[in-house]
Amino acid sequence: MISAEEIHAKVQELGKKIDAHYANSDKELVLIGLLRGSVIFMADLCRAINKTHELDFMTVSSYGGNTTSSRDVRILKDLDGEIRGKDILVVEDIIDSGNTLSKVLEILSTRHPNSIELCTLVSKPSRREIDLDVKFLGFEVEDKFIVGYGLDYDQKYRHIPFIGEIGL
Ligand SMILES: O=P(O)(O)OC[C@H]1O[C@H](OP(=O)(O)OP(=O)(O)O)[C@H](O)[C@@H]1O
Ligand code: HPA
Repeated sequence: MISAEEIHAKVQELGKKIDAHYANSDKELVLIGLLRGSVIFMADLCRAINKTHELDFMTVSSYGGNTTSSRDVRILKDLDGEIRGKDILVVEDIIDSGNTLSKVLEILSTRHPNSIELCTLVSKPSRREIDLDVKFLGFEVEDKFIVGYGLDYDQKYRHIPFIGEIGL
């Protein structure tokens, strides 16, 4: 669906946009990756950004009842560092319903960062249940189940260098 070359070009483009966006900020920049899906994207994206920054990671798990509104996000691994007063860029592999990121934003906002922006490699707009302002977006895709470049099916296929649809 998306070749390794297309992903590489997009990551370079996003890196330039991120550099331009934060060029005039004198605050520390921290990229926060949500484990595990963001790892491959994060590794490439951080090397496409020239501005000095830190990396931190968080693991969250969606769980809950039958309706979206009852879903919640549990922190399984919290950030290692403080984010107060810093520019925060949350890095995701994919936004689907938006539930995960919206809850993560809620949690991070209470820690008084200077700013929070979102960067996702892939978005499935037709699946969105919660509106999110995504400043840095790679690709919009249809509602197909995709794997590769960090995206998994049952924890597998994250290592594939391109993104492909998997027939379920
Ligand atoms: O927008 P949403 O509907 O909340 O879905 C998107 C989330 O789902 C995936 O994570 P998953 O829980 O599969 O964990 P992973 O990062 O380890 O793959 C993905 O990495 C996002 O975090
Ligand atoms: O299409 C997908 N692939 C892998 N993980 C996902 N999480 C939400 N959508 C997807």
